[in-house]
Amino acid sequence: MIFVISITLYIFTTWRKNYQKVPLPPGPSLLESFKIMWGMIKKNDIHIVGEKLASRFGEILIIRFFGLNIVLVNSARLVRKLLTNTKYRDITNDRPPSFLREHVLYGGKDIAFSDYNEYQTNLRKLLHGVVQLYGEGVQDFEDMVNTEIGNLKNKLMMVKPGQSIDMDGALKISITRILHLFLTNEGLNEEIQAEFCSIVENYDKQFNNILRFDTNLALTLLPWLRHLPGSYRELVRKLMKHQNKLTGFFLNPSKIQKWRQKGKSLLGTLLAEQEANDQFTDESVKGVIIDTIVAGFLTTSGFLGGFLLLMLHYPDIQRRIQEELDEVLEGRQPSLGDRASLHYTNAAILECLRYIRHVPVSLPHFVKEEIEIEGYRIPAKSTMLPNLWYIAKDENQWDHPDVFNPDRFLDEDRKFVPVTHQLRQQVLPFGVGRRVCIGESFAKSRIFLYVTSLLQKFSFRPNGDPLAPEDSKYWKLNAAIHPPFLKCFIEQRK
Ligand code: HEM
Repeated sequence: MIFVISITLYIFTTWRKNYQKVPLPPGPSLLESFKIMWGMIKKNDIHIVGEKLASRFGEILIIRFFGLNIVLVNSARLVRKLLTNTKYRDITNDRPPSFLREHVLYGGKDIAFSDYNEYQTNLRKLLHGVVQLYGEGVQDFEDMVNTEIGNLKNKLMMVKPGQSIDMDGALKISITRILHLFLTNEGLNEEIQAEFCSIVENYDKQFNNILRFDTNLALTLLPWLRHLPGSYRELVRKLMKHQNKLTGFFLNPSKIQKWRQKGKSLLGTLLAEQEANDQFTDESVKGVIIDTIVAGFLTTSGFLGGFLLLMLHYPDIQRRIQEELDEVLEGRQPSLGDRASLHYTNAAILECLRYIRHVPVSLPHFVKEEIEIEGYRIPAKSTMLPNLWYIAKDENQWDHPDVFNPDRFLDEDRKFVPVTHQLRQQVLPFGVGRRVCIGESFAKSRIFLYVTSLLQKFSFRPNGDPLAPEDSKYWKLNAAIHPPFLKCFIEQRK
């Protein structure tokens, strides 16, 4: 009885509040929203649900669930407008309150989960300097990445013909090593590598558990669950244990001294700045380590794994990339300077980002005040999700969106279309505006060096077992989407 009265009161007050105002965006009824939320809690599949709803309701829609408003924005045009237009951007670039931010990331001392404020912009600016330096082909860094790729190639050369290799595992180790380099400007020796890789892998696993839709929602709404005996307490305990191991790996007193003296790396820059600026606390440094590992590990390993899986599914595309590499590079090692000449390779990389949609609904944005946009009202305190999953395959924008076709990004002269081209404006894999991915240029340069170096030297072939499906809707949704397995044969090219 109390339940029925509460529901009736809730519906009545919501209706009263909305009466005579500009309408809310379209969306499922309250009852259907309840069913949808329940489904997402069980299946952790917000991207799949979001796709169905976007086809039904159009460019913008709202799901309402007991005072929680989730607004899905389903076109690149509207995402850009809401996140970058001066009328909206001061209101739409915070993050919604979450358990993760309050209780795991030190109250938002990192970059990704902090609100957009002076602290966040200062931290972003500081890191941006370092990341740009890495991303834009500074020779030292490029040399270091190439050394790591060289290590990977040496390992792959040991694989015997007819022997199957787990490329996913090999890529993960290689990327973990690069992240260490990125944070410290120092390579990992073989002894410590195993320890560091297992710390990263364990942390990543726990972080993904807590990011699940059901867990995140339950702990955000009822944070005291972490104190009650049961699965939530166990989950949080494990996460914090592995988090302390991860941050402790970098931040013991002797290492802090070393990174500080080395200056140039991400940690070195942060630690040096910390001495001059008391805005940056120990939690800021820990937050940045966590962001870098979480954001840099799964996204890039997911991309490279996905790319190689597509090469297994599409041998002709693999061959065309290799022909271009042979023609342009004439056997020498690829460098970032070759990006401008490798048109088909660039097109294939961008098409992979579009096709797989690695971060399906971006990171959530918080609409802190009520706004009106194109005849609709987005209520204050809504969670806004840029629906990158739907946008990348929207049938109204793409010809045959379900076909993996790098040629769509080439002009009639077989040149990679410029970034201002209407089609490239439709792909937003790194987000847009003030919260755009800070690792974008770093990720792109690393991806380029991996793809070109590996395909120049090796061909990747199915090993006779069924391949993982190429359609990423069948892959597991973690912090980023990742192919389920990637075992294959490799052949050295002459
Ligand atoms: C293929 C690789 C990657 C993809 C597809 C990707 C995608 C994204 C997306 C969609 C966002 C959310 C943007 C928004 O909130 O609107 C984001 C944020 C972020 N990414 Fe990436 N990312 C990648 C690699 C990286 C790497 C390598 C790093 C770090 C080294 C990184 C660090 C971050 C950080 C710190 C944020 C939060 C920025 C903020 O909230 O201000 N990402 N990324």
